[in-house]
Amino acid sequence: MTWVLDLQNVTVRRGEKNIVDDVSWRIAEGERWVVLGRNGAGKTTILQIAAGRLHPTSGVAEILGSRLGSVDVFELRPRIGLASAALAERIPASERVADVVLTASYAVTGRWRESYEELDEKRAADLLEAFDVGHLADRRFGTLSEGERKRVQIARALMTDPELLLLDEPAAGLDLGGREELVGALAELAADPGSPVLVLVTHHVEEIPPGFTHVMLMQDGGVHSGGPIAEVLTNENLSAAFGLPLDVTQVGDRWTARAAQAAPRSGGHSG
Ligand SMILES: Nc1ncnc2c1ncn2[C@@H]1O[C@H](COP(=O)(O)OP(=O)(O)OP(=O)(O)O)[C@@H](O)[C@H]1O
Repeated sequence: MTWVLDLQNVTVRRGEKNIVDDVSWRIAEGERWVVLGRNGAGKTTILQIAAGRLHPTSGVAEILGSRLGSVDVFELRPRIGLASAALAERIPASERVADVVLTASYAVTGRWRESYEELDEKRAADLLEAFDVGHLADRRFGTLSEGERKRVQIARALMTDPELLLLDEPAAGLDLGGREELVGALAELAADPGSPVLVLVTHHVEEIPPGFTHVMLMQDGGVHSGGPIAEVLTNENLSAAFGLPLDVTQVGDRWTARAAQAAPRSGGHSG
């Protein structure tokens, strides 16, 4: 079987510390993964490896059938969509929103640019529409709200028609309405069989969109547990990964978690 992502015993060492520690993780075609874990657990670092932007110190990383280290990453990267705060910071505030999306295709279309320009423009416009930001196409990126920016970034990440889409905390900084709209848009993406394999990094189970199938819980650079969401997202696993007693509940097709309530003391006052 060819895996979309196949990490075997991947470690990333920085100074004296393994910031990613012996991670093995396989993703198959059609799956939609959530990566959960507390601050500093190693989520962004593992996503950088999955994006072909960081090489592990040891271990083997195979992405879309190619082994990192023996593949031209400049051919691999356009097959992977990535949206992250670090990438967003590099987008000039003065860039026109339509161009933010459109320019993602330059790396792939290369010398065919002129003949494909119209098609590219149509695709960029369609993607902006799909994420309800089509009306902002002529605005400057720097003038958008945080929620609007997040949606433009996802449209950009989809521009190259990637086989793997990696979203690093797409709901960070959004208000409740913005988060719910984004969760809805990601649920639609998850439900579409034509969508790429999806990986979503988040801190909050409330941000898991319906239709996501698997979860990996990270703890101290390693994998605490991983697999189908309903199997892995238990009080025990989530409490261990976040380091405090948590109650996790499935409400319809969404999840919620909060600190576990102390059990009422048995007995009572007598007399
Ligand atoms: N270049 C580096 N040198 C040293 N330590 C690093 C480096 N990059 C990351 N780290 C550390 O590695 C750990 C994992 O970082 P990473 O950003 O992957 O975590 P994360 O789970 O995404 O965290 P957060 O939820 O806070 O975004 C953190 O403790 C971070 O400080």
